[in-house]
Amino acid sequence: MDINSNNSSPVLTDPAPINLLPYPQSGASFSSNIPRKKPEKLDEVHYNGWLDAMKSSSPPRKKLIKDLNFEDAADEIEIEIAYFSWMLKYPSALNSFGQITKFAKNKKIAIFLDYDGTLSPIVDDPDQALMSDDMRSAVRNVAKYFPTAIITGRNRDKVFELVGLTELYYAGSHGMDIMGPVNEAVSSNHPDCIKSTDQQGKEVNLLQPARDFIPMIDEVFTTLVENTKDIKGARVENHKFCASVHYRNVDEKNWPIIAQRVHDVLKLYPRLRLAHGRKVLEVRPEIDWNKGKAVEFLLESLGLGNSDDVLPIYIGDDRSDEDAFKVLREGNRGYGILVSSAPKETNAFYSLRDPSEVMKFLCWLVRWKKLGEGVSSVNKRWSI
Ligand SMILES: O=P(O)(O)OC[C@H]1O[C@H](O[C@H]2O[C@H](CO)[C@@H](O)[C@H](O)[C@H]2O)[C@H](O)[C@@H](O)[C@@H]1O
Repeated sequence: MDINSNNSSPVLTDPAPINLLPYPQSGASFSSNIPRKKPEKLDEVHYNGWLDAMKSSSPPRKKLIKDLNFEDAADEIEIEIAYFSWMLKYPSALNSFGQITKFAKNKKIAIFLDYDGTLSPIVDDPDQALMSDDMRSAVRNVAKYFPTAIITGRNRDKVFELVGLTELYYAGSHGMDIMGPVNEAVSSNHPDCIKSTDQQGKEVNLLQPARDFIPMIDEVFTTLVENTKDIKGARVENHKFCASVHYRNVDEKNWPIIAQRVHDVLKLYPRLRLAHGRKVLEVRPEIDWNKGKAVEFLLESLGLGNSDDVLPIYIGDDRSDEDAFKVLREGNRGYGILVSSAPKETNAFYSLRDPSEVMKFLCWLVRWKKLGEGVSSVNKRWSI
């Protein structure tokens, strides 16, 4: 069965980010008097498709499979059949390891990793999304052999705290806050790029294309906290260049309310837009920047831009990672690997089921490099 073959495909896709630009361009900016409580007009969020998007975001695996018309997919066998059909299109990066390394032979590999759902499992409390020590050591090892960067939706300092490895590069706020290697040519090309120092006092390049939005995001964050404080389970995070409103722990009957509250705030800020993440509404600046552009910027900074002998590999699980997958696929430049235990439409080339498979893949890359690239033949058996 080709589950992606036509428009009536039952494959559940994450909804496209909803652009709020059509709203009036006038309205509040930095210090508006945002009404604290407004009567809820729930129709508006229904109309905009927000609720559908919220419902289809990060559903339990069983529900995803049921939506694939496996009505009685009560047992694991049927769930696995659906997953395996999908893997015909997005093969496992572990099963395809021989092919990947064959292509990588004599190329410089650069590794890009998302954090939540890729290096750490998805959990209810964002503060408890911890990386295991084994994963940390796998990432540390990979960074010994290949330039490695974390590109996350989280605040950059926060993700550095969670990962704790000084040998990596970090990009927070969906790539809007990048700390990369010093590269004079790159900084002179990017007006938003400045010289700075990292936590260890080392010189770095800092790119913050949404710098002007910091006060606005701060203001919106405060308003969102205030406006959602009566919704049990709601949680708002400030990532400096964007803000996240979590509803994973909110009773589904209150989702229209949380959606409406975010919608009402956004209406007052035409320079901000909404994106959907995994049970999270992300409020971001309306600028032409995303994780894909962050990958391009980092490659350039590393001296690996526009080169045939470079193979970037990006591993991620979220809708925002699709921008990076797309950049790699469209330019035929490298491999996107989607982390998902259920079928999803994606721009990635390969798939991995969960963070434990991500760890295995990273360990295999290190082993392959250590053994010498001569073992990259597809005939070599990489055992799972
Ligand atoms: O780009 P990422 O590194 O994947 O970050 C995206 C968001 O990740 C976090 O939220 C997600 O993970 C949480 C912990 O497992 C989970 O509770 C939540 O439902 C997920 O959406 C983070 O808290 C967000 O701020 C990031 O934007």
